[in-house]
Amino acid sequence: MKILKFGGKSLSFTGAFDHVISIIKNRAQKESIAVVVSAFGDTTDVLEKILEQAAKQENFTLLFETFKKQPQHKGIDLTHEFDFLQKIFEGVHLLGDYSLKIKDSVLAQGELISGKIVTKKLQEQAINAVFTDSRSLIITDNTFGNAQPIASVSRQKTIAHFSSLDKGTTAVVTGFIGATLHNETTTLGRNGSNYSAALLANYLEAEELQNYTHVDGIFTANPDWVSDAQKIERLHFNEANELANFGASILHAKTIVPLIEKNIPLRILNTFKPEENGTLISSEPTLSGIKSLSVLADVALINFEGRGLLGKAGVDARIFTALSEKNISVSVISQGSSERGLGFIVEKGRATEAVLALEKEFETDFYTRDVNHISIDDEVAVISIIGQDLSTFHKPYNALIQNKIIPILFNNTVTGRNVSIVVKKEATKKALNVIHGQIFGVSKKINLAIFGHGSVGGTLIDQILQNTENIETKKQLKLVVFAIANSRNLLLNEKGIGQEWENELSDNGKPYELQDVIRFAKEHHLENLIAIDNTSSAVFIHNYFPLIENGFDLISSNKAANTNTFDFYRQLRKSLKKNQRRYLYETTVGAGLPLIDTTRLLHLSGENITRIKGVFSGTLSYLFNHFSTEDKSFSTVLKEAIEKGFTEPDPREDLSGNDVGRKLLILARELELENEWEEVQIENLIPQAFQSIETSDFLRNLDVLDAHYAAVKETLQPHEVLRYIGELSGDLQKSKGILETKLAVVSADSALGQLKGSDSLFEIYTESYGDHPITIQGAGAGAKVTARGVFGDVLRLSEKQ
Ligand SMILES: NC(=O)C1=CN([C@@H]2O[C@H](COP(=O)(O)OP(=O)(O)OC[C@H]3O[C@@H](n4cnc5c(N)ncnc54)[C@H](OP(=O)(O)O)[C@@H]3O)[C@@H](O)[C@H]2O)C=CC1
Ligand SMILES: N[C@@H](CC=O)C(=O)O
Repeated sequence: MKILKFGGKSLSFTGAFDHVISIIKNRAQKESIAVVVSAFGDTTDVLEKILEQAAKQENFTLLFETFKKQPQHKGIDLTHEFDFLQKIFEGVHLLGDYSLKIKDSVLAQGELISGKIVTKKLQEQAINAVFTDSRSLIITDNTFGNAQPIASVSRQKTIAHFSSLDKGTTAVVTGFIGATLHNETTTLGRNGSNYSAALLANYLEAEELQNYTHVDGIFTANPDWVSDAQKIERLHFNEANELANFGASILHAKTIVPLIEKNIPLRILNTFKPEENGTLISSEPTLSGIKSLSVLADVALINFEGRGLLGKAGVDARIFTALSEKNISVSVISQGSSERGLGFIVEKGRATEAVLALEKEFETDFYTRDVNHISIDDEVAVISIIGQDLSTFHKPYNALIQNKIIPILFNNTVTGRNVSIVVKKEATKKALNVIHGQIFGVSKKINLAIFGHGSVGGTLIDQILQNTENIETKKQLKLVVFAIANSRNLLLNEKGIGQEWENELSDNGKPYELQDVIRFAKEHHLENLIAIDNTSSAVFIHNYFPLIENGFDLISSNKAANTNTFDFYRQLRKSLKKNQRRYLYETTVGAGLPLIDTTRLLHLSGENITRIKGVFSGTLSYLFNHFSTEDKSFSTVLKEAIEKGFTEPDPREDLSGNDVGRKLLILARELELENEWEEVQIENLIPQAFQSIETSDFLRNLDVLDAHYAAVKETLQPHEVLRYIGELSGDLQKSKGILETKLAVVSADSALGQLKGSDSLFEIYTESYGDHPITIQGAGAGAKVTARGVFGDVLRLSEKQ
C-alpha cells in the first residue's frame, strides 16, 4: 500500500480539489492506496481567527457565515460540523476565553470537513472511498496543541481499521488530528498532517509515502530566492533530517522519524505536475556532496556576555537548564574558548522569554558584574549548507566575504555534514545566492554597472551582450549588465539590460545620483558587483569611494583617477585595501596592450626597471606616421584619427601631450614612484594661441595647425620622420622619476620610425634585459581594442570574485 498525503495548498481552490480527485481516482484504480488530507487553503487560520473573535466577545457571525459559504462546502452535508462550531463559538463568546482543548476541537473541523469533501467527490466518481476520522486511529496523550501519539494503541487501532476495509476501498483519512484515550480531540502540532501520514505509513508498513505539495520537490535552495535553484532527485534520510531541522518547510524532523524506523521512502511531489518524479527521500546512499541550502528566518540571536565567568564551571549548564525549563530550544550555538561570550539562536517569538529566563538565572551574577550583557538581535537568519563539511567551507565563506557579507557566527555538525551560518536578515537573499552560485557550480552571476557608454563604453556593452552566452558556457560566468549610465540618465534592470539598451536608455533612463545605483544593488541583493568607469571625467572618480565602500570592484578606462594627486591615489588604494576590493585599469596605458600587467609583474618580481620609452599615443602615432610620409595636411590626418575613434573625447588631450603624460604617470606610479602630475614635462603640440579656446571652436578650425606642422616637416632630412615620444627615466629606485614627453625626429629605419597605423610601441628597459628592452607593440587606441581590454579586466575580476 502507498500513502498519499495532500497538503492544504493542494486543496486550496475548487479546481485544485478536482485535480486532487483525479490523481486519487487514477491511482486508486491501479493500486492500493490510503489518502491523508489536510484542511484546505487557510481554513485552520480562519477557524482560529473566528475563535479569537469569539474569545474577545466580538461579533464572529459574519466571518463564520462567510466560512460556511465557501464554494468547496457546496453540496456536502456539513451540518454536524457547522452546528458543533456554532455551539463552541457561542460558548467561547459567552465565557470570553477558551482552552487549548477547545482550540483543538475547533481546528480539527478543518480536516474533518476536508476529508468529507474529498470522500464525497471520490464517491461521485465511482471510487469506493470511505471517510476515516483519524481520531479513531491516532490515540495520543493529552498535550493539546502538540499531542504525542501512543504508538502501541494507535498502531493496533490503525491496523484493525484497515483490515476491516473491503479490498479496493480507499480510506480518506483526516490528517493533523487524534484523540486521547478518553476520546477528547487533540492535534499533532506543526506539520501535523505530514506526521499523521508518516504514522499511518509506519503502522501499515506502507511501500512509500507520497506527499503531494504545491512544489516540484526539494530544491538546492528556495527557488523564490535563488532563481538558479535546481530540483534534487534523491536525498538520504539523514540529509532530509538536517534539512528539516534547518528550515525546509515541506519537511519536518518528526515526520521523518517514523519513516526511518520502517525504512519507508518519502516522495515529495507536485499536485499540479503529478507525472513528475519529485524528490525521493530514502535510506539509499546518494552521491556525497552538498545537497541544499536552507534558511531559518524566524529566529533571534541571543548574545550572552559574562566577562567574570571566565573559567567558571557549569555556566553553560545553567544557561541551557534555564532555557529548557521554559521549553525553549536552541538551534545554533557558538562559544569562544574564553567562555566570556555565548551566542545562540532561538525561535524569534521566544527570544524575550529566553532573555528573561537567563536574567533570572544569572540575577546575582549581574550584581557581581560577572554577567554584563544579555541581548537579542532578531534581525538575523540562519543559512544551513546541508552536506557541507569544513574541508571546503572556505569556498562559500570566501565568496561571502568577497561580497561584504560577514557571518555573525557559524557552526558545524561534528559527525554529520552541515554548516550553519548566521547572517544579518537583510543579507539573507544575497548570501543565499552567493553561496549557491559558489557551491552548485552553476554560473556565477557577475553584476555590472557601466558608467559612460560613448565610443568605448558603448562598444563594451555590445561586446558583453554579444558574448554573454559564450562566456556562460565556457567560463560559467553569467555577466549581467544591471546599470548603464551617462552623465545625465540611468537605466536599471536587475535581470540584465538587453540588446536594445540604447533605445531603452533614451526612453526610460532617469536622472540619477550614484546612490540610486548603490541602493538598487542592495535592494535587489545583487552579488559580485563591478562598476566600470568609461567616462573621461575627473569628477566621476570621486564616486569610486562610495562604490568601493558598498562592495563594488572597479574597472576603468578613464585615466583620471590614477593621475590625480598622489594623495588621492594613495587614499584610493587605502580604501580598496580596507574594503577588500580590487581595481583594474589595464586599458589606461596602451589601450588593449598588456602594459600595466607586464610592468606591475616585473616590478613585483623584483626586476629593476630602468627606463620605459616609446610612442604612447595611438592618436599621435597615427598622426605622425601618416603626416611624416604622406602628402596630406596635418589637419586632414588629425581628422582621420578623430573619425577612427583614436582620440580622447576632447582631442586636445592628445595634441597637448597630456594623454601621453598621463600614461607615463600611471606607469611611474605602478613602479611606486610618487610623482605628481605637475612634475611631468610635456611638450604641447597645440600652438599657444589655440590652447585655451572652446573645444568646438578648436575642432572647427583644425587647419590653423597646418602651416606650423608643414614648416616642421620641411626641416626633416630624407629618412627622417616625426614621432611623439614619452620617456620615464631617472633613478627609478628613488621616490620620483623623470617623466618627459616630446616631439622627436627619428630615423625612418629605427623601431620607432617603422611604426605603422595607430600602433603604440613601448620599450621596457630592465637590469636583466640590458640593452635589449622588452617591447610591446600594437594598436594603442581605438574603441574596439580598448573595449576588448576592459572586457578582459571584467573577466579577470569575475574569475577571482
Ligand atoms: N578611445 C581610445 O582609444 C581609448 C580611450 N580610453 C578612455 O576611455 C574613456 C572613454 O572614452 P570615449 O568612449 O572615447 O569617450 P566618449 O566621450 O565617447 O564617452 C564618454 C561617456 O562618458 C559619459 N560621462 C561623462 N561624464 C560622466 C559622468 N560624470 N557620469 C557618468 N557618465 C559620464 C558620457 O556621457 P554624456 O554623453 O552624458 O556626457 C559618455 O557616455 C576615456 O577616459 C578615454 O581616455 C582609454 C584607452 C583608449
Ligand atoms: N587617445 C588615446 C587613447 C588611448 O588611451 C591615444 O590615442 O592613445
